[in-house]
Amino acid sequence: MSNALDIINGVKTISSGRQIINRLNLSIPHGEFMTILGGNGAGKSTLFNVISGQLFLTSGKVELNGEDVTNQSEENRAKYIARVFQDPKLGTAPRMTVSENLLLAQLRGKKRGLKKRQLAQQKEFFFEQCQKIGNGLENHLDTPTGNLSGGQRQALSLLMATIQKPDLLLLDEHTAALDPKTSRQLMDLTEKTISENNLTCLMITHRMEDALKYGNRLIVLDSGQVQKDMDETQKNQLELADLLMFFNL
Ligand SMILES: Nc1ncnc2c1ncn2[C@@H]1O[C@H](COP(=O)(O)OP(=O)(O)OP(=O)(O)O)[C@@H](O)[C@H]1O
Repeated sequence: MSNALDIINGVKTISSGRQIINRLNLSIPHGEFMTILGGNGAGKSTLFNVISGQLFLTSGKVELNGEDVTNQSEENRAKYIARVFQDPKLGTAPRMTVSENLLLAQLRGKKRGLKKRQLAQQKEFFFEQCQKIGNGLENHLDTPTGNLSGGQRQALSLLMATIQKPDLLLLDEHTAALDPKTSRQLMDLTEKTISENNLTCLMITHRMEDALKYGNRLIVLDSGQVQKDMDETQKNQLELADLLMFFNL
């Protein structure tokens, strides 16, 4: 069986000649939940941009489910990939209501417009999905998302990203803008969503505790390369102090 993702000899060179992705090789089997650490400018977001098609490699290959998508557009790859960003404003359309955003997410990749009738049909399902989150989102189905708290918006973004069960879920520091308690709640929800749906997930984080606690693989990126790659056993033996040492903190 093919992997969910393969990057083979990936290189991204910018106009100055610097390689921001530098002969990077990475294979992600289906069902893996990998956390990604790395200092500022290590290439973490660039890696996600290369996977999602927002940036094209200068050389090398990107394969999703064994299919070569190196030259495929971001729109094409959106069939397979869902991404949640750090900024709560990026994941949702602010003037649209929670239900309308959820319906849009449900229709992603399908050529159908938003219809009032569909919205009415799906309301109960959306209510149940939001209720599972446990932050009161179900009482805001008709609220424009711009009026939600950051935590509610990020939980909604996660729900929108996973409502169609993507082949690959990319979490780009999705808890970074939240207070510690809300961040913990969103991480619990994230873990539950991933395990219940057996999703394949890559999660960038600056919180070392989260990189250790969640997932079954951990990589450290530096200068556009994978510097450390630890499987579940190696990861479980790691202590926070070991990680701090990698970063000379
Ligand atoms: N489109 C681009 N054009 C030119 N340089 C870029 C581009 N995208 C990223 N870079 C550069 O590539 C390097 C890696 O950036 P990237 O945003 O991937 O780092 P990061 O690991 O996500 O950092 P942070 O933790 O600060 O978000 C940086 O030096 C950045 O300035």
